[in-house]
Amino acid sequence: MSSSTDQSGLSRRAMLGVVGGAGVAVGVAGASIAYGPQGTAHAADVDGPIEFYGEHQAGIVTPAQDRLHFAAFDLITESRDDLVALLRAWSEAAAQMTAGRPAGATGAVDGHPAAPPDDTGEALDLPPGGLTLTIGFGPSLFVDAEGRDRFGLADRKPEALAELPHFVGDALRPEISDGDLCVQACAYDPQVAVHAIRNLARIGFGKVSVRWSQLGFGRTSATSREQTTPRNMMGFKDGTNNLKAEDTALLGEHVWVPEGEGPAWMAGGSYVVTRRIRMTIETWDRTPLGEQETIIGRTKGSGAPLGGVKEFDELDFGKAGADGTPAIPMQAHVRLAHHSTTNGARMLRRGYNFTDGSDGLGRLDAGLFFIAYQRDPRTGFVPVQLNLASDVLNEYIRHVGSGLFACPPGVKGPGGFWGEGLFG
Ligand SMILES: C=CC1=C(C)c2cc3[nH]c(cc4nc(cc5[nH]c(cc1n2)c(C)c5CCC(=O)O)C(CCC(=O)O)=C4C)c(C)c3C=C
Ligand SMILES: [Fe+2]
Repeated sequence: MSSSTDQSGLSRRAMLGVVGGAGVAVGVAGASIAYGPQGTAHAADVDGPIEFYGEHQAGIVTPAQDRLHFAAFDLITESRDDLVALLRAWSEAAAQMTAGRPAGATGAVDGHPAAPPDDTGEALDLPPGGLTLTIGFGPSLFVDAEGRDRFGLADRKPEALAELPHFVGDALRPEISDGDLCVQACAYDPQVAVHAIRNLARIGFGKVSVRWSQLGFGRTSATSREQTTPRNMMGFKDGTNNLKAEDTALLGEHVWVPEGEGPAWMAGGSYVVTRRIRMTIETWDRTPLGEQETIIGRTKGSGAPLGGVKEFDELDFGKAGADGTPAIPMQAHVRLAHHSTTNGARMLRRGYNFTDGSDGLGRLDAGLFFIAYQRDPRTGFVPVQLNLASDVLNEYIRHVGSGLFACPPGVKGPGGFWGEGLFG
């Protein structure tokens, strides 16, 4: 018997995985855990599984987990059959890993000793960890930089996947931007998230190569009212005024692609924009508290809007401060990002803090890996980012990486695969 199995022959991951059905309550290791179906308000247990199959992909409105490994891939094959085979194999492995089971039929330790294992093994003995895997298709999958239609998909490209415009202050690095495919892995245990991406990359050997990837160590948003609001690397609560899983009507209006809008294969899907935003943290750390608060437009302690008292108080843009000027300054971040100033644009933010060591000049390479899901980036991220051109926060941040991907609807059940409708 391998070290990962118990007396019954089931691994701990597999035992936790078999209880992954929607809405079940079970006792594991003495704890009572309520598993909600994806998209509901139930907070996931940090050990339990989140359902992979469903109308929408998990990892969008499911409660944001604490850890991220996001990877963008380029296809190194030009065969449509290879692409379909890859998406099938990835979907199968994703269903396994999100349920807490190893990838592949024989896993990490039960295969033939003369063959490389089906799973790399570093998640053996770990619970499912709330792992979600969410796939996206970049513009270059449909038409590449040379204008080639490598996979016969050009006529399936959604108009909403139009390249993002150049924004004021962009310092984008191509080697950490774009990609044919992306996979967002989120979990409560970083080893579970990294294991998932590593195994998808391993399964894709010869078909895809990793273009860039990003680790995130702390969520910077709440996506459910059951979650507390976390803090970003500037020390502010982030995600207070985010769209939340409970806002079903608003999610329908601003996050999910409805039937009849764009190509049929995207109905029930969403579009994700990612931005690696470097913070000039040392400069921020020398900025007085009061100035930090007027830059954001909220207090640092409670997260209350300036002029308000409690975190979830309404933003009152008409209210004057003691000196007669607006309590929330005209160029404060929350004013310029608010839907009342952006033609109604809204999105679901799901970003992560990152620190990737130092930059060789004695400064931390740290910031926000911004992730936002929306129904259409042309009416979501783009107008907000354009409005942020005069944001005073820009003095302290620089966008260095960017990605835009179409995330298809969820896989409905075993035998289905990510993006199936695209190939029908
Ligand atoms: C284009 C979209 C946005 C970018 C890029 C962005 C970067 C960014 N934001 C913070 C910190 C905070 N943002 C907050 C609110 C907020 N931000 C956006 C959009 C972008 N932010 C929106 C739509 C909102 C909500 C505005 C509203 O309706 O009130 C807040 C306040 C807390 C909250 O409501 O989430 C903070 C803090 C940083 C540090 C940053 C780049 C590094
Ligand atoms: Fe923001």
